[in-house]
Amino acid sequence: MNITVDGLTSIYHAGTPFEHIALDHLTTTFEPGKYYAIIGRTGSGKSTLIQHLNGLILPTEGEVQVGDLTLGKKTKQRIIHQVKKHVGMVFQFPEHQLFDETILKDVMFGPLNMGFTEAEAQARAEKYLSLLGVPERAFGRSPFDLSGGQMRKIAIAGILAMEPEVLIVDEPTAGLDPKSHIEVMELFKRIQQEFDITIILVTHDMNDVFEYADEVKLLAAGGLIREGPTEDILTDELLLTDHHLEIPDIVKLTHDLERKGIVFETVPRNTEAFITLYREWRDARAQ
Ligand SMILES: Nc1ncnc2c1ncn2[C@@H]1O[C@H](COP(=O)(O)OP(=O)(O)OP(=O)(O)O)[C@@H](O)[C@H]1O
Repeated sequence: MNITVDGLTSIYHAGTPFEHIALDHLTTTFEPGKYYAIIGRTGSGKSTLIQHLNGLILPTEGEVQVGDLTLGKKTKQRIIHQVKKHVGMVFQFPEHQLFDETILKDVMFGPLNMGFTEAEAQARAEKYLSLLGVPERAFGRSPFDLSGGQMRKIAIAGILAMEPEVLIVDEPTAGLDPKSHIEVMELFKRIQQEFDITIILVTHDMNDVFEYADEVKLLAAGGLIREGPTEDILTDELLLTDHHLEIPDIVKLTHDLERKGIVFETVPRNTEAFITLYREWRDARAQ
């Protein structure tokens, strides 16, 4: 499913003295099955943009096209409801939205809300909990007995059980320990590949962007500054510094080696040997 953002302007408190233009005539496209990262300094408009992609906020001007559904200034709830079925959103700290007395019931909530029967919702919940490695004997337990990382996984299972074609994740690793951080990031990559869905990640962690995203969109002051392959944008140290973003460790490392005379033609991010080495280094740091 394609998402096309066309001349999107988003103004908070329009027509009041507190009016603030958060997005200014932004145009871009998200293609099916790709892994995107939206980056930019604090206040650049990332959260506002993603909330437009599933109809949480409607445009002040312009449109967002989700498949054959159009979100505009006056779009009706019926259409927004349709969009939400296709575009799932994992908010920051999704575990705060857990509420049911058992893990299984919590994950069933989304599919039930979409109109599936109890049996269908249960089948979906079991499928995604198993996929996340939650043992069947734990399904009847309270989600509130779990650790923060595990609670987050249950909350993510609840979104996956709605089987969205596009999954938006907003700072999914905030507050997690290093081991859970890796587990959650690996999970999104796995589901993108296994179910061929689009992932749109908002994060300040440039190491994660470098490792997982295919494409990057860089925002500043409500506008799209650059978009393109991750290698092109995240190896541009000047650009990242200008936008108050970290330079990924692997880029720093590669550029340091280059300065010492060991030259790579490009950052060899896709070579198996390099990725294996990087992961060993990263996992050792997480212990
Ligand atoms: N509810 C709101 N009311 C008024 N202004 C808002 C509101 N939400 C966001 N803004 C403003 O809109 C601009 C864009 O905010 P947004 O949260 O989209 O940025 P962001 O890039 O996601 O920032 P962060 O990295 O801190 O999450 C900022 O200037 C912000 O202060």
